[in-house]
Amino acid sequence: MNWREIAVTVSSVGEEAVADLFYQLGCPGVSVEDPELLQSYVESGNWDYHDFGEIALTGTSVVKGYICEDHELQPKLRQLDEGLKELLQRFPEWVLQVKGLTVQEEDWATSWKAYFKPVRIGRHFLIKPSWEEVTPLPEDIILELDPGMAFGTGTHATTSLCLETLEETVKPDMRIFDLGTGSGILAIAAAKLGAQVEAIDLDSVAVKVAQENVELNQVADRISVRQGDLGTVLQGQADLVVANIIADVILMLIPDLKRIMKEDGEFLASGIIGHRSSDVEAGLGEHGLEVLEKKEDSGWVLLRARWQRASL
Ligand SMILES: C[S@@+](CC[C@H](N)C(=O)[O-])C[C@H]1O[C@@H](n2cnc3c(N)ncnc32)[C@H](O)[C@@H]1O
Repeated sequence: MNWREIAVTVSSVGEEAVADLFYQLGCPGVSVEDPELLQSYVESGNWDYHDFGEIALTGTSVVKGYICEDHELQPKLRQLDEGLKELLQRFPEWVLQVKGLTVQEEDWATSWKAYFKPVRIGRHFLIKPSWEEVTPLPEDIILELDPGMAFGTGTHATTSLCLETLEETVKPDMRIFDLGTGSGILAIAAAKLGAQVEAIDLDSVAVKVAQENVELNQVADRISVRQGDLGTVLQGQADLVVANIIADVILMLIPDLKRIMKEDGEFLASGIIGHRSSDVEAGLGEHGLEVLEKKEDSGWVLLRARWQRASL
């Protein structure tokens, strides 16, 4: 399969906004080649990154996203183009340059690896790319990942908000549904906290990658991974449903929660871009859910909700 690699060179202050445009298009594995970020890794002294050599601090970053060259390519390119134009109108001072290139799957699946580094999230999670060596602390919970073509390295705010919240809410033997599992990162985190997880993704590539990561982390006895559309393939009810997908898809999922979430269950909805949070909050309210907690990071929102007591 061929992919279109779109490389956007942008003033470093704009790298997140551009990465978010790719994210909204559903691009897996968005990479940000940010010289300052790499420099900070080196300076932190935690990891041995001398192979990056001298790093130039140029004030610009290259954000790369990958779009499958299928019938959706042209509409997605138009959407990206509109998003970039809108950003330039708001921030005319930004440097912005776009290059497109067709790449083979095998080439890009490895090209971004140089920028996926070990990272700590929450109190205990240590994300370890499968090709990196780490020296863990005794209290670390290691999540070993090769995200390949699937979304979910932990570094995107929508994922790290989920990881932090899972750490606070998961109890041993809880039943959890992870909808839109991507690389399987959230399912693996929940399993390592003692839960039993059913992980679902619409995309067959994500299902394959998630299954490989489940085996890499030796949690196959705690996680089943299946292909499916949101909750449609699930039987029974979960103590916790987590979905890190965009606002519109979360709105489609909410009516199905009555069937798949226990009366005392909780719903973690992430992947919500800030200005759509009120839509999702309204959707939750209309279906008898109340928001217990709202967390924000880098313009993204996570909502934690449960059934309103009166609606039970
Ligand atoms: C943003 S990624 C989240 C990956 C991972 N859970 C994380 O937190 O990093 C969203 C995932 O949802 C999947 N997805 C999108 N729509 C879906 C649907 N209707 N049903 C199931 N999965 C869906 C995508 O294929 C993608 O893997």
